Amino acid sequence: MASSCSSLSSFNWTHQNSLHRHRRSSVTPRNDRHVIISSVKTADGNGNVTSPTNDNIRDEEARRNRSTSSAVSPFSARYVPFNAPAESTESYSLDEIVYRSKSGGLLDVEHDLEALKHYDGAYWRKLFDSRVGKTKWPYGSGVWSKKEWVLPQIHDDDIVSTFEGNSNLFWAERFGKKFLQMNDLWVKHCGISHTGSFKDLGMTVLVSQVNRLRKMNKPVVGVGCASTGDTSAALSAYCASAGIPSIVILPANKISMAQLVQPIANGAFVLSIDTDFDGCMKLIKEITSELPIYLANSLNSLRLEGQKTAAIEILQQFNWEVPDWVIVPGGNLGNIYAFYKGFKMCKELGLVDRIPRLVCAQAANANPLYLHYKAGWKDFKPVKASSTFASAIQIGDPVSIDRAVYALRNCDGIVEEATEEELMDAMAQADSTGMFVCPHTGVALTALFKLRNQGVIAPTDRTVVVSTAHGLKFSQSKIDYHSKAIPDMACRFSNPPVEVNADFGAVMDVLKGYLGNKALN
Ligand SMILES: Cc1ncc(COP(=O)(O)O)c(C=O)c1O
Ligand SMILES: N[C@@H](CCOP(=O)(O)O)C(=O)O
Repeated sequence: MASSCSSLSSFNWTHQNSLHRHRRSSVTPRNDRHVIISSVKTADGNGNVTSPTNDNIRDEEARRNRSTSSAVSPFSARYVPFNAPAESTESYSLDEIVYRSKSGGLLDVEHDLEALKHYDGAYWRKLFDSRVGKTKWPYGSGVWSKKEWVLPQIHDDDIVSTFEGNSNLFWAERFGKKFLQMNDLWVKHCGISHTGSFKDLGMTVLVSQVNRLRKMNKPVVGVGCASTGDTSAALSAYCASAGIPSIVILPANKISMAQLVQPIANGAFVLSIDTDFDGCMKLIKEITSELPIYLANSLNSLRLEGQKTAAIEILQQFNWEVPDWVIVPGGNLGNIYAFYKGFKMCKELGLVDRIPRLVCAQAANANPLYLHYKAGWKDFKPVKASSTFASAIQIGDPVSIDRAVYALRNCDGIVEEATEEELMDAMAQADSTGMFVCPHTGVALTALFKLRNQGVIAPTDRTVVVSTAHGLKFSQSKIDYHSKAIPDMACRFSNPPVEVNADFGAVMDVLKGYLGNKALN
Protein backbone atom coordinates (compact mmCIF):
# COMPACT_ATOMS: atom_id res chain seq x y z
CA MET A 1 0.00 0.00 0.00
CA ALA A 2 1.17 3.48 -0.73
CA SER A 3 2.76 5.27 2.10
CA SER A 4 3.16 8.95 2.51
CA CYS A 5 4.79 8.07 5.81
CA SER A 6 7.72 7.11 3.70
CA SER A 7 7.41 10.39 1.87
CA LEU A 8 7.68 12.30 5.11
CA SER A 9 10.25 9.97 6.49
CA SER A 10 12.45 10.12 3.47
CA PHE A 11 12.82 13.87 3.18
CA ASN A 12 16.13 15.29 4.23
CA TRP A 13 16.51 13.52 7.54
CA THR A 14 18.92 16.06 8.93
CA HIS A 15 16.02 18.52 9.05
CA GLN A 16 13.89 16.22 11.08
CA ASN A 17 15.07 17.20 14.51
CA SER A 18 14.56 20.89 13.87
CA LEU A 19 11.17 20.20 12.29
CA HIS A 20 10.13 17.94 15.14
CA ARG A 21 9.50 20.85 17.45
CA HIS A 22 6.89 22.22 15.03
CA ARG A 23 4.64 19.24 15.48
CA ARG A 24 1.56 20.38 17.30
CA SER A 25 0.11 17.28 18.80
CA SER A 26 1.50 14.49 20.85
CA VAL A 27 0.59 12.08 18.04
CA THR A 28 3.79 10.52 16.76
CA PRO A 29 3.44 9.57 13.11
CA ARG A 30 4.59 6.05 12.56
CA ASN A 31 7.07 7.14 9.98
CA ASP A 32 9.56 8.61 12.43
CA ARG A 33 11.07 5.19 13.00
CA HIS A 34 11.92 4.98 9.32
CA VAL A 35 13.61 8.35 9.36
CA ILE A 36 16.09 6.96 11.81
CA ILE A 37 16.51 3.76 9.80
CA SER A 38 17.16 5.59 6.56
CA SER A 39 19.55 7.95 8.28
CA VAL A 40 22.18 5.24 8.59
CA LYS A 41 22.76 5.57 4.86
CA THR A 42 25.15 8.23 3.72
CA ALA A 43 23.90 11.70 2.90
CA ASP A 44 25.18 13.65 -0.08
CA GLY A 45 26.11 17.33 0.03
CA ASN A 46 22.46 18.29 -0.23
CA GLY A 47 21.42 16.08 2.63
CA ASN A 48 19.78 13.56 0.27
CA VAL A 49 20.12 10.00 1.40
CA THR A 50 22.01 8.01 -1.20
CA SER A 51 21.81 4.35 -2.03
CA PRO A 52 24.78 2.01 -2.12
CA THR A 53 23.33 0.37 -5.27
CA ASN A 54 23.02 1.66 -8.82
CA ASP A 55 19.24 2.08 -8.57
CA ASN A 56 17.63 4.79 -10.65
CA ILE A 57 15.66 7.39 -8.68
CA ARG A 58 12.37 5.52 -9.05
CA ASP A 59 13.89 2.18 -7.99
CA GLU A 60 15.64 3.86 -5.09
CA GLU A 61 12.33 5.19 -3.81
CA ALA A 62 10.57 1.86 -4.41
CA ARG A 63 13.30 0.08 -2.45
CA ARG A 64 12.88 2.56 0.37
CA ASN A 65 9.12 2.05 0.29
CA ARG A 66 9.54 -1.70 0.49
CA SER A 67 11.61 -1.26 3.63
CA THR A 68 8.79 0.82 5.11
CA SER A 69 5.92 -1.20 3.68
CA SER A 70 4.22 -1.64 7.03
CA ALA A 71 3.75 2.11 7.30
CA VAL A 72 0.31 3.57 6.63
CA SER A 73 -0.13 7.17 5.56
CA PRO A 74 -1.38 9.40 8.34
CA PHE A 75 -2.96 11.59 5.64
CA SER A 76 -5.89 10.91 3.36
CA ALA A 77 -8.23 12.48 0.82
CA ARG A 78 -11.60 11.56 -0.67
CA TYR A 79 -14.21 12.91 -3.09
CA VAL A 80 -17.10 14.86 -1.62
CA PRO A 81 -19.82 16.91 -3.37
CA PHE A 82 -18.46 20.35 -4.11
CA ASN A 83 -19.56 22.97 -1.54
CA ALA A 84 -21.72 20.37 0.19
CA PRO A 85 -23.82 21.35 3.21
CA ALA A 86 -22.17 20.47 6.54
CA GLU A 87 -24.65 17.65 7.17
CA SER A 88 -23.78 15.83 3.90
CA THR A 89 -22.33 12.36 4.38
CA GLU A 90 -21.78 11.59 0.70
CA SER A 91 -18.17 10.72 -0.11
CA TYR A 92 -16.17 8.43 -2.38
CA SER A 93 -12.73 6.87 -2.30
CA LEU A 94 -10.31 8.34 -4.83
CA ASP A 95 -10.00 4.77 -6.13
CA GLU A 96 -13.60 4.93 -7.37
CA ILE A 97 -14.37 6.12 -10.89
CA VAL A 98 -16.77 8.95 -10.23
CA TYR A 99 -16.98 12.48 -11.63
CA ARG A 100 -20.28 13.82 -10.33
CA SER A 101 -22.16 13.79 -7.03
CA LYS A 102 -25.47 11.94 -6.63
CA SER A 103 -27.34 15.15 -7.40
CA GLY A 104 -25.31 15.65 -10.59
CA GLY A 105 -23.16 18.41 -9.11
CA LEU A 106 -19.39 18.80 -9.14
CA LEU A 107 -17.08 16.92 -6.80
CA ASP A 108 -14.14 18.19 -4.80
CA VAL A 109 -11.14 16.39 -3.33
CA GLU A 110 -11.36 16.88 0.42
CA HIS A 111 -8.22 16.37 2.50
CA ASP A 112 -8.20 15.30 6.13
CA LEU A 113 -7.20 18.73 7.39
CA GLU A 114 -7.17 17.58 11.00
CA ALA A 115 -4.41 15.09 10.19
CA LEU A 116 -2.45 17.74 8.27
CA LYS A 117 -2.88 20.12 11.22
CA HIS A 118 -0.87 17.77 13.41
CA TYR A 119 1.99 19.74 11.88
CA ASP A 120 2.11 23.51 12.03
CA GLY A 121 2.63 25.96 9.18
CA ALA A 122 6.36 26.29 9.83
CA TYR A 123 6.73 22.53 9.48
CA TRP A 124 5.03 22.43 6.09
CA ARG A 125 6.91 25.49 4.84
CA LYS A 126 10.23 23.93 5.77
CA LEU A 127 9.30 20.51 4.37
CA PHE A 128 8.22 21.96 1.03
CA ASP A 129 11.26 24.24 0.85
CA SER A 130 13.58 21.31 1.58
CA ARG A 131 12.39 19.49 -1.54
CA VAL A 132 12.85 22.22 -4.15
CA GLY A 133 15.46 21.64 -6.82
CA LYS A 134 16.30 18.04 -5.87
CA THR A 135 16.19 14.94 -8.05
CA LYS A 136 14.68 12.75 -5.36
CA TRP A 137 11.69 10.78 -6.70
CA PRO A 138 9.01 12.11 -6.79
CA TYR A 139 9.73 15.35 -4.92
CA GLY A 140 11.77 16.91 -7.72
CA SER A 141 8.36 17.70 -9.17
CA GLY A 142 6.80 20.94 -7.99
CA VAL A 143 3.51 19.04 -7.69
CA TRP A 144 4.79 15.99 -5.86
CA SER A 145 6.97 18.07 -3.54
CA LYS A 146 3.54 18.77 -1.97
CA LYS A 147 2.44 15.13 -2.16
CA GLU A 148 0.84 15.03 1.31
CA TRP A 149 -1.53 17.80 0.16
CA VAL A 150 -2.17 16.35 -3.30
CA LEU A 151 -2.60 12.55 -3.38
CA PRO A 152 -1.28 11.43 0.00
CA GLN A 153 -2.10 7.77 -0.44
CA ILE A 154 -0.58 7.01 -3.82
CA HIS A 155 2.49 4.80 -3.90
CA ASP A 156 5.52 6.73 -5.15
CA ASP A 157 6.13 4.01 -7.70
CA ASP A 158 2.73 4.61 -9.33
CA ILE A 159 3.49 8.27 -9.96
CA VAL A 160 3.85 9.42 -13.58
CA SER A 161 5.83 12.64 -13.48
CA THR A 162 8.03 14.75 -15.73
CA PHE A 163 9.20 16.80 -12.75
CA GLU A 164 6.67 19.42 -13.74
CA GLY A 165 6.10 22.61 -11.76
CA ASN A 166 8.77 24.72 -10.08
CA SER A 167 8.12 27.19 -12.89
CA ASN A 168 9.78 30.57 -13.13
CA LEU A 169 8.20 33.42 -11.18
CA PHE A 170 9.54 36.18 -13.37
CA TRP A 171 9.99 39.76 -12.18
CA ALA A 172 8.46 41.73 -15.06
CA GLU A 173 10.61 44.72 -14.23
CA ARG A 174 10.69 46.50 -17.57
CA PHE A 175 7.11 45.71 -18.55
CA GLY A 176 5.89 46.92 -15.15
CA LYS A 177 7.88 50.15 -15.26
CA LYS A 178 7.33 50.97 -18.92
CA PHE A 179 3.63 50.31 -19.28
CA LEU A 180 2.11 50.27 -15.80
CA GLN A 181 4.35 52.27 -13.45
CA MET A 182 4.55 49.18 -11.29
CA ASN A 183 7.65 47.93 -9.53
CA ASP A 184 6.39 44.70 -7.98
CA LEU A 185 4.87 42.93 -10.98
CA TRP A 186 5.54 39.23 -11.55
CA VAL A 187 4.64 36.70 -14.22
CA LYS A 188 4.27 33.07 -13.15
CA HIS A 189 5.40 31.20 -16.24
CA CYS A 190 3.30 28.03 -15.88
CA GLY A 191 3.59 27.56 -19.66
CA ILE A 192 7.34 26.99 -19.52
CA SER A 193 6.71 23.37 -18.78
CA HIS A 194 7.02 19.86 -20.19
CA THR A 195 4.18 20.19 -22.74
CA GLY A 196 4.08 23.97 -22.70
CA SER A 197 1.13 24.70 -20.44
CA PHE A 198 -0.08 24.58 -16.83
CA LYS A 199 -2.06 21.44 -17.68
CA ASP A 200 1.00 19.34 -16.82
CA LEU A 201 0.41 20.18 -13.15
CA GLY A 202 -3.00 18.53 -13.13
CA MET A 203 -2.23 15.78 -15.60
CA THR A 204 0.59 14.25 -13.59
CA VAL A 205 -1.91 13.72 -10.77
CA LEU A 206 -4.69 12.35 -12.95
CA VAL A 207 -2.50 9.98 -14.98
CA SER A 208 -0.73 8.78 -11.82
CA GLN A 209 -4.08 7.87 -10.30
CA VAL A 210 -5.07 6.11 -13.54
CA ASN A 211 -1.80 4.17 -13.38
CA ARG A 212 -2.74 3.10 -9.86
CA LEU A 213 -6.30 2.18 -10.88
CA ARG A 214 -5.04 0.04 -13.76
CA LYS A 215 -2.66 -1.77 -11.43
CA MET A 216 -5.70 -2.42 -9.21
CA ASN A 217 -7.42 -3.94 -12.28
CA LYS A 218 -10.08 -1.23 -12.36
CA PRO A 219 -11.85 -0.95 -15.75
CA VAL A 220 -9.75 1.80 -17.37
CA VAL A 221 -8.74 0.94 -20.94
CA GLY A 222 -7.71 4.48 -21.84
CA VAL A 223 -7.97 8.11 -20.83
CA GLY A 224 -9.87 10.71 -22.83
CA CYS A 225 -10.46 14.44 -23.00
CA ALA A 226 -12.05 17.18 -25.02
CA SER A 227 -9.57 19.93 -25.61
CA THR A 228 -8.75 23.33 -27.02
CA GLY A 229 -5.18 22.07 -27.32
CA ASP A 230 -3.34 22.15 -24.03
CA THR A 231 -5.20 19.47 -22.08
CA SER A 232 -4.79 17.05 -25.01
CA ALA A 233 -1.07 17.82 -25.24
CA ALA A 234 -0.56 17.11 -21.55
CA LEU A 235 -2.78 14.03 -21.50
CA SER A 236 -1.09 12.42 -24.48
CA ALA A 237 2.41 13.08 -23.15
CA TYR A 238 1.76 11.70 -19.67
CA CYS A 239 -0.13 8.70 -21.04
CA ALA A 240 2.63 7.99 -23.55
CA SER A 241 5.19 8.14 -20.80
CA ALA A 242 3.22 5.57 -18.79
CA GLY A 243 2.20 3.39 -21.76
CA ILE A 244 -1.51 4.15 -21.31
CA PRO A 245 -3.75 4.72 -24.38
CA SER A 246 -5.09 8.27 -24.75
CA ILE A 247 -8.04 9.49 -26.81
CA VAL A 248 -8.44 13.19 -27.58
CA ILE A 249 -11.40 15.01 -29.08
CA LEU A 250 -10.55 18.31 -30.70
CA PRO A 251 -12.69 20.98 -32.38
CA ALA A 252 -11.59 20.94 -36.03
CA ASN A 253 -9.62 24.01 -37.17
CA LYS A 254 -9.93 25.76 -33.81
CA ILE A 255 -6.57 24.98 -32.22
CA SER A 256 -3.05 25.95 -33.22
CA MET A 257 -0.96 23.63 -35.39
CA ALA A 258 1.65 23.37 -32.64
CA GLN A 259 -1.01 22.13 -30.24
CA LEU A 260 -2.50 19.73 -32.79
CA VAL A 261 0.81 18.05 -33.49
CA GLN A 262 1.50 17.38 -29.80
CA PRO A 263 -1.03 14.54 -29.27
CA ILE A 264 -0.31 13.24 -32.77
CA ALA A 265 3.40 12.98 -31.98
CA ASN A 266 2.71 11.40 -28.59
CA GLY A 267 0.65 8.62 -30.16
CA ALA A 268 -2.82 9.62 -28.96
CA PHE A 269 -5.93 8.54 -30.87
CA VAL A 270 -6.97 11.95 -32.20
CA LEU A 271 -10.53 12.74 -33.28
CA SER A 272 -10.98 16.06 -35.03
CA ILE A 273 -14.65 16.99 -34.85
CA ASP A 274 -16.63 19.62 -36.69
CA THR A 275 -17.87 21.44 -33.62
CA ASP A 276 -16.56 23.80 -30.96
CA PHE A 277 -15.00 22.94 -27.59
CA ASP A 278 -18.36 22.89 -25.83
CA GLY A 279 -19.59 20.35 -28.40
CA CYS A 280 -16.47 18.22 -27.82
CA MET A 281 -16.96 18.41 -24.05
CA LYS A 282 -20.53 17.18 -24.38
CA LEU A 283 -19.30 14.24 -26.49
CA ILE A 284 -16.52 13.18 -24.14
CA LYS A 285 -18.92 13.23 -21.18
CA GLU A 286 -21.21 10.86 -23.07
CA ILE A 287 -18.34 8.67 -24.28
CA THR A 288 -16.79 8.28 -20.84
CA SER A 289 -20.13 7.28 -19.37
CA GLU A 290 -20.45 4.48 -21.97
CA LEU A 291 -16.89 3.19 -22.43
CA PRO A 292 -14.10 2.31 -19.98
CA ILE A 293 -12.33 5.56 -20.83
CA TYR A 294 -11.35 7.71 -17.85
CA LEU A 295 -12.27 11.39 -18.13
CA ALA A 296 -9.25 13.73 -18.01
CA ASN A 297 -10.91 17.15 -18.23
CA SER A 298 -11.03 19.37 -15.16
CA LEU A 299 -14.59 18.24 -14.48
CA ASN A 300 -12.53 15.50 -12.84
CA SER A 301 -11.49 17.16 -9.59
CA LEU A 302 -8.23 15.20 -9.39
CA ARG A 303 -6.75 17.58 -11.97
CA LEU A 304 -7.25 20.58 -9.71
CA GLU A 305 -5.22 18.96 -6.93
CA GLY A 306 -2.15 19.27 -9.11
CA GLN A 307 -3.02 22.69 -10.48
CA LYS A 308 -3.46 24.15 -6.98
CA THR A 309 0.26 23.61 -6.32
CA ALA A 310 1.04 26.60 -8.57
CA ALA A 311 -0.56 28.82 -5.90
CA ILE A 312 1.47 27.19 -3.14
CA GLU A 313 4.58 27.60 -5.27
CA ILE A 314 3.96 31.33 -5.72
CA LEU A 315 3.84 31.79 -1.94
CA GLN A 316 6.95 29.67 -1.57
CA GLN A 317 8.80 31.70 -4.21
CA PHE A 318 7.94 34.90 -2.31
CA ASN A 319 9.36 33.29 0.83
CA TRP A 320 5.80 32.76 2.07
CA GLU A 321 4.78 36.39 1.67
CA VAL A 322 1.32 36.81 0.17
CA PRO A 323 0.93 38.87 -3.04
CA ASP A 324 -1.94 41.36 -3.22
CA TRP A 325 -3.33 40.17 -6.56
CA VAL A 326 -3.16 37.08 -8.75
CA ILE A 327 -4.63 37.32 -12.27
CA VAL A 328 -5.59 34.10 -14.07
CA PRO A 329 -7.03 33.70 -17.58
CA GLY A 330 -10.21 31.60 -17.45
CA GLY A 331 -11.97 29.25 -19.90
CA ASN A 332 -13.38 26.01 -18.50
CA LEU A 333 -12.76 27.69 -15.10
CA GLY A 334 -11.04 24.89 -13.22
CA ASN A 335 -7.80 26.79 -12.78
CA ILE A 336 -9.20 29.83 -11.00
CA TYR A 337 -10.68 27.49 -8.39
CA ALA A 338 -7.42 25.53 -8.19
CA PHE A 339 -5.55 28.74 -7.35
CA TYR A 340 -8.12 29.64 -4.71
CA LYS A 341 -7.90 26.17 -3.18
CA GLY A 342 -4.10 26.25 -3.04
CA PHE A 343 -4.05 29.63 -1.32
CA LYS A 344 -6.88 28.68 1.03
CA MET A 345 -5.15 25.48 2.15
CA CYS A 346 -1.99 27.47 2.93
CA LYS A 347 -4.04 29.81 5.12
CA GLU A 348 -5.98 27.03 6.83
CA LEU A 349 -2.82 25.11 7.61
CA GLY A 350 -1.02 28.16 8.96
CA LEU A 351 1.60 28.71 6.25
CA VAL A 352 0.31 32.24 5.60
CA ASP A 353 -2.20 34.50 7.33
CA ARG A 354 -4.27 35.69 4.35
CA ILE A 355 -4.98 34.95 0.70
CA PRO A 356 -4.59 37.25 -2.33
CA ARG A 357 -7.48 38.73 -4.28
CA LEU A 358 -8.00 36.80 -7.50
CA VAL A 359 -8.89 38.23 -10.89
CA CYS A 360 -10.26 35.95 -13.59
CA ALA A 361 -9.69 37.31 -17.11
CA GLN A 362 -11.77 36.23 -20.09
CA ALA A 363 -11.71 36.96 -23.81
CA ALA A 364 -14.67 39.22 -24.67
CA ASN A 365 -15.52 36.71 -27.40
CA ALA A 366 -15.93 33.94 -24.79
CA ASN A 367 -17.03 35.71 -21.64
CA PRO A 368 -19.82 33.85 -19.81
CA LEU A 369 -18.19 34.36 -16.40
CA TYR A 370 -17.67 38.07 -17.03
CA LEU A 371 -21.34 38.52 -17.95
CA HIS A 372 -22.37 36.56 -14.87
CA TYR A 373 -20.15 38.72 -12.64
CA LYS A 374 -21.53 41.92 -14.18
CA ALA A 375 -25.06 40.62 -13.55
CA GLY A 376 -24.27 40.35 -9.82
CA TRP A 377 -23.79 36.58 -10.04
CA LYS A 378 -27.46 36.11 -10.93
CA ASP A 379 -28.78 33.43 -13.32
CA PHE A 380 -25.72 32.06 -15.10
CA LYS A 381 -26.24 31.69 -18.84
CA PRO A 382 -23.76 29.89 -21.12
CA VAL A 383 -22.84 31.74 -24.31
CA LYS A 384 -21.92 30.67 -27.83
CA ALA A 385 -18.20 31.46 -27.81
CA SER A 386 -16.86 33.20 -30.91
CA SER A 387 -13.45 32.81 -32.45
CA THR A 388 -10.61 34.37 -30.45
CA PHE A 389 -6.83 34.51 -30.73
CA ALA A 390 -6.93 33.19 -27.16
CA SER A 391 -8.21 29.96 -28.72
CA ALA A 392 -7.58 27.76 -25.68
CA ILE A 393 -10.22 29.71 -23.75
CA GLN A 394 -12.85 29.79 -26.48
CA ILE A 395 -15.37 28.16 -24.16
CA GLY A 396 -18.98 29.26 -23.70
CA ASP A 397 -20.30 26.68 -21.23
CA PRO A 398 -17.56 26.18 -18.62
CA VAL A 399 -17.86 22.99 -16.57
CA SER A 400 -16.42 24.61 -13.43
CA ILE A 401 -18.68 27.65 -13.34
CA ASP A 402 -19.80 26.86 -9.76
CA ARG A 403 -16.23 26.40 -8.59
CA ALA A 404 -15.17 29.71 -10.15
CA VAL A 405 -18.03 31.68 -8.63
CA TYR A 406 -17.32 30.15 -5.22
CA ALA A 407 -13.63 31.03 -5.45
CA LEU A 408 -14.17 34.60 -6.60
CA ARG A 409 -16.88 35.36 -4.07
CA ASN A 410 -14.70 34.06 -1.24
CA CYS A 411 -11.66 36.18 -2.06
CA ASP A 412 -13.35 39.43 -3.07
CA GLY A 413 -12.40 38.56 -6.63
CA ILE A 414 -12.95 40.41 -9.87
CA VAL A 415 -13.69 39.34 -13.44
CA GLU A 416 -12.39 41.34 -16.41
CA GLU A 417 -12.54 40.86 -20.16
CA ALA A 418 -10.29 41.64 -23.13
CA THR A 419 -11.20 42.39 -26.73
CA GLU A 420 -9.14 40.82 -29.50
CA GLU A 421 -7.22 44.04 -30.07
CA GLU A 422 -6.56 44.54 -26.38
CA LEU A 423 -5.25 41.03 -25.81
CA MET A 424 -3.05 41.05 -28.89
CA ASP A 425 -1.62 44.48 -28.02
CA ALA A 426 -0.93 43.39 -24.45
CA MET A 427 0.80 40.23 -25.68
CA ALA A 428 2.95 42.27 -28.08
CA GLN A 429 3.81 44.79 -25.35
CA ALA A 430 4.93 41.98 -23.02
CA ASP A 431 6.99 40.43 -25.82
CA SER A 432 8.63 43.80 -26.52
CA THR A 433 10.08 43.71 -23.01
CA GLY A 434 11.65 40.28 -23.48
CA MET A 435 8.83 37.87 -22.76
CA PHE A 436 7.21 35.61 -25.37
CA VAL A 437 3.77 35.03 -23.96
CA CYS A 438 0.63 33.38 -25.30
CA PRO A 439 -2.59 35.27 -26.16
CA HIS A 440 -4.24 33.98 -22.96
CA THR A 441 -1.56 35.74 -20.98
CA GLY A 442 -2.43 38.77 -23.13
CA VAL A 443 -5.97 38.46 -21.77
CA ALA A 444 -4.67 38.46 -18.19
CA LEU A 445 -2.35 41.40 -18.91
CA THR A 446 -5.28 43.35 -20.37
CA ALA A 447 -7.18 42.81 -17.11
CA LEU A 448 -4.16 44.21 -15.29
CA PHE A 449 -4.05 47.29 -17.57
CA LYS A 450 -7.74 47.91 -16.94
CA LEU A 451 -7.57 47.49 -13.18
CA ARG A 452 -4.49 49.75 -12.97
CA ASN A 453 -6.24 52.42 -15.05
CA GLN A 454 -9.30 52.21 -12.80
CA GLY A 455 -7.05 52.60 -9.74
CA VAL A 456 -8.18 49.24 -8.37
CA ILE A 457 -4.64 47.84 -8.48
CA ALA A 458 -2.16 50.34 -7.03
CA PRO A 459 1.34 50.91 -8.47
CA THR A 460 2.98 49.33 -5.44
CA ASP A 461 0.64 46.34 -5.13
CA ARG A 462 2.48 43.06 -5.46
CA THR A 463 0.76 41.48 -8.45
CA VAL A 464 1.21 38.12 -10.16
CA VAL A 465 -0.03 37.46 -13.68
CA VAL A 466 -0.36 33.76 -14.43
CA SER A 467 1.00 32.90 -17.87
CA THR A 468 -0.71 29.68 -18.84
CA ALA A 469 0.92 28.47 -22.07
CA HIS A 470 4.16 28.84 -23.96
CA GLY A 471 4.14 31.59 -26.61
CA LEU A 472 5.73 29.26 -29.15
CA LYS A 473 2.46 27.33 -29.36
CA PHE A 474 0.85 30.50 -30.71
CA SER A 475 3.50 31.74 -33.15
CA GLN A 476 0.98 32.08 -35.98
CA SER A 477 -1.02 34.70 -34.08
CA LYS A 478 2.19 36.65 -33.50
CA ILE A 479 3.11 36.37 -37.19
CA ASP A 480 -0.34 37.67 -38.15
CA TYR A 481 -0.01 40.56 -35.69
CA HIS A 482 3.49 41.62 -36.67
CA SER A 483 2.69 41.44 -40.36
CA LYS A 484 -0.43 43.56 -39.74
CA ALA A 485 -2.48 40.86 -41.39
CA ILE A 486 -5.41 41.02 -38.98
CA PRO A 487 -8.52 42.72 -40.39
CA ASP A 488 -9.74 45.73 -38.39
CA MET A 489 -6.76 45.65 -36.02
CA ALA A 490 -4.22 48.49 -35.93
CA CYS A 491 -1.50 46.18 -34.52
CA ARG A 492 0.01 49.22 -32.76
CA PHE A 493 3.00 47.34 -31.42
CA SER A 494 3.86 45.39 -34.54
CA ASN A 495 7.50 45.10 -35.52
CA PRO A 496 7.60 43.73 -39.09
CA PRO A 497 10.92 42.86 -40.71
CA VAL A 498 12.27 45.41 -43.20
CA GLU A 499 12.95 44.00 -46.65
CA VAL A 500 16.17 45.34 -48.19
CA ASN A 501 18.11 44.50 -51.34
CA ALA A 502 21.37 42.60 -50.92
CA ASP A 503 23.36 45.79 -51.32
CA PHE A 504 25.69 47.33 -48.72
CA GLY A 505 24.60 50.91 -49.43
CA ALA A 506 20.92 50.07 -49.19
CA VAL A 507 21.45 48.20 -45.92
CA MET A 508 23.50 51.12 -44.49
CA ASP A 509 20.77 53.61 -45.40
CA VAL A 510 18.16 51.56 -43.62
CA LEU A 511 20.37 51.06 -40.56
CA LYS A 512 21.25 54.76 -40.32
CA GLY A 513 17.58 55.65 -40.49
CA TYR A 514 16.88 53.18 -37.71
CA LEU A 515 19.75 54.31 -35.48
CA GLY A 516 18.94 57.97 -36.08
CA ASN A 517 15.64 57.47 -34.35
CA LYS A 518 17.28 55.99 -31.27
CA ALA A 519 18.68 57.86 -28.29
CA LEU A 520 22.35 57.02 -27.58
CA ASN A 521 21.51 55.18 -24.35
C1 LIG B 1 -3.46 28.34 -22.26
C2 LIG B 1 -4.67 28.30 -21.42
N1 LIG B 1 -4.93 29.33 -20.62
C3 LIG B 1 -6.00 29.35 -19.83
C4 LIG B 1 -6.90 28.31 -19.82
C5 LIG B 1 -8.07 28.40 -18.92
O1 LIG B 1 -8.01 27.48 -17.86
P1 LIG B 1 -9.39 26.96 -17.27
O2 LIG B 1 -10.06 26.17 -18.32
O3 LIG B 1 -8.98 26.12 -16.12
O4 LIG B 1 -10.17 28.16 -16.89
C6 LIG B 1 -6.70 27.22 -20.67
C7 LIG B 1 -7.65 26.09 -20.77
O5 LIG B 1 -8.84 26.26 -20.65
C8 LIG B 1 -5.53 27.20 -21.46
O6 LIG B 1 -5.27 26.15 -22.24
N1 LIG C 1 -7.96 24.92 -22.39
C1 LIG C 1 -8.36 23.59 -22.17
C2 LIG C 1 -9.83 23.39 -22.22
C3 LIG C 1 -10.26 22.21 -21.40
O1 LIG C 1 -10.01 22.49 -20.07
P1 LIG C 1 -9.90 21.42 -18.91
O2 LIG C 1 -9.01 22.09 -17.93
O3 LIG C 1 -11.27 21.20 -18.43
O4 LIG C 1 -9.31 20.18 -19.46
C4 LIG C 1 -7.58 22.70 -23.12
O5 LIG C 1 -6.44 22.99 -23.36
O6 LIG C 1 -8.11 21.74 -23.64
